[in-house]
Amino acid sequence: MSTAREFNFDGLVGPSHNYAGLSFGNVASHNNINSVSNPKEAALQGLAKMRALASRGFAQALLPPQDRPNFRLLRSVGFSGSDADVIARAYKEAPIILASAYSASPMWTANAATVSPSADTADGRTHFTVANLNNKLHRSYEHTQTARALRALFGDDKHFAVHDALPPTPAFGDEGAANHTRLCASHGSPGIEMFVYGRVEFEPEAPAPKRFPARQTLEACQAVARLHGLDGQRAVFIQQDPDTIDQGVFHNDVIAVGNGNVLFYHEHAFVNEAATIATLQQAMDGVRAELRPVRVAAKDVTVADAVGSYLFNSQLLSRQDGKMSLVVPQECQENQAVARYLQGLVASGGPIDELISFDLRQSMRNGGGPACLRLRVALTDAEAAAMHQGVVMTDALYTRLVDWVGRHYRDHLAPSDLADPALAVEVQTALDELTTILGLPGLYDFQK
Ligand SMILES: N=C(N)NCCC[C@H](NC(=O)CCC(=O)O)C(=O)O
Repeated sequence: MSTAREFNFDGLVGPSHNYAGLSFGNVASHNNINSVSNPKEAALQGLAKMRALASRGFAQALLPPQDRPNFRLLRSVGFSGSDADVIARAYKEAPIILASAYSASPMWTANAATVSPSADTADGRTHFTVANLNNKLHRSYEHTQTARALRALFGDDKHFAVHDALPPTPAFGDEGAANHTRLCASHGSPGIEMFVYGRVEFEPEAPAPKRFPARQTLEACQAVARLHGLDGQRAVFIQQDPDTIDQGVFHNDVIAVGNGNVLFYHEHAFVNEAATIATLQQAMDGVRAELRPVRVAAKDVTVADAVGSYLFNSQLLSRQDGKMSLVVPQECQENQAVARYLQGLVASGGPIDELISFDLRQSMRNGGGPACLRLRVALTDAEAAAMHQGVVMTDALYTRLVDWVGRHYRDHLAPSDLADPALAVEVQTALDELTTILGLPGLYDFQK
């Protein structure tokens, strides 16, 4: 067994962060449709979280934003001419498609990929499968650039394997780490990997949501486990409760979070709670670890309160002293039932004894809490040394990025602002400079 640390790669919020109501089934996205966003504040809120966690000793890094608008998307559906022509025509004829091409959704890096650390894989490398996100137009175009960014960061194929996204078809709907949880005795020891799906493509009789889409299929989960070379005994496939999907739980990380041997979850998270916990415990026996379920009952916190506060979209982080901190959005303190529950939780003598709360309102209004904003990658010291170092959060990087945001980001973005061709130029200028700051030359197509 080797020692390893969990790095959290937060998505740096891009300069075109906006509210376009693009995610049917995501309550916050729907409720904030067409409201005015503040990309500058969004980026600074995300950076503040990264810096605060880094300064507490947690390993913290970032993934860069993607180029916007996505001209590849716009041109592929028939908008042609100069960049300005493309934007003008798209705004006039299909403003939703323009908003999709402008979405800053890659900030939610929990949806970038599924990651299996080297302790779990057959070839002893860290495996990434980029998520195809094919349930939503605006997200389905992320994977090409995500793969490119991950390969720029994890290019050393002695240690890392980055797999392209699964075939972009409903049978393989894949949303990445948002539906994947690793449970283990410690980050460096072999763990079990829990894949949570919403429906089964080839078994139409299996339970499925009726109102909102299930974005992840069992078939996609199995494909990722195969690509990563996971031991069959240690890959567990669990079905999410379709009724909770219909209440706005569009990813498992909106209703459960795990870390180490702790699974913090709502009683209505899974189709069959008792069988799920028993299956996980049995799999954990195989890695000689004991599961510590922390169950939240509906009588204490309803599914609606969980969705409204994003209680489970928290980061559960192991501290050096062996205890765990729960990183929650400030909405949890503002919801009476959730705040009361959390007070009891940290006082209970259980594994979670500290709360860290952040103002992430800009992201939250699009349905993205602390856990959506980060991709977890457990790395040994040798692996951590082999990855690109320019994205590791330090005080110096934080200071440079705050200055960069201050110079390039708008503090007001209304839906009609997407028609302004100057915005596209601003975004490219900002990202061009960012590649110098992060030491990632040529990261974007427009730099060719
Ligand atoms: N739970 C996790 N891991 N991620 C949250 C992703 C939020 C994202 N919202 C959006 O894409 C809204 C964009 C808009 O409406 O403008 C989504 O629904 O895919």
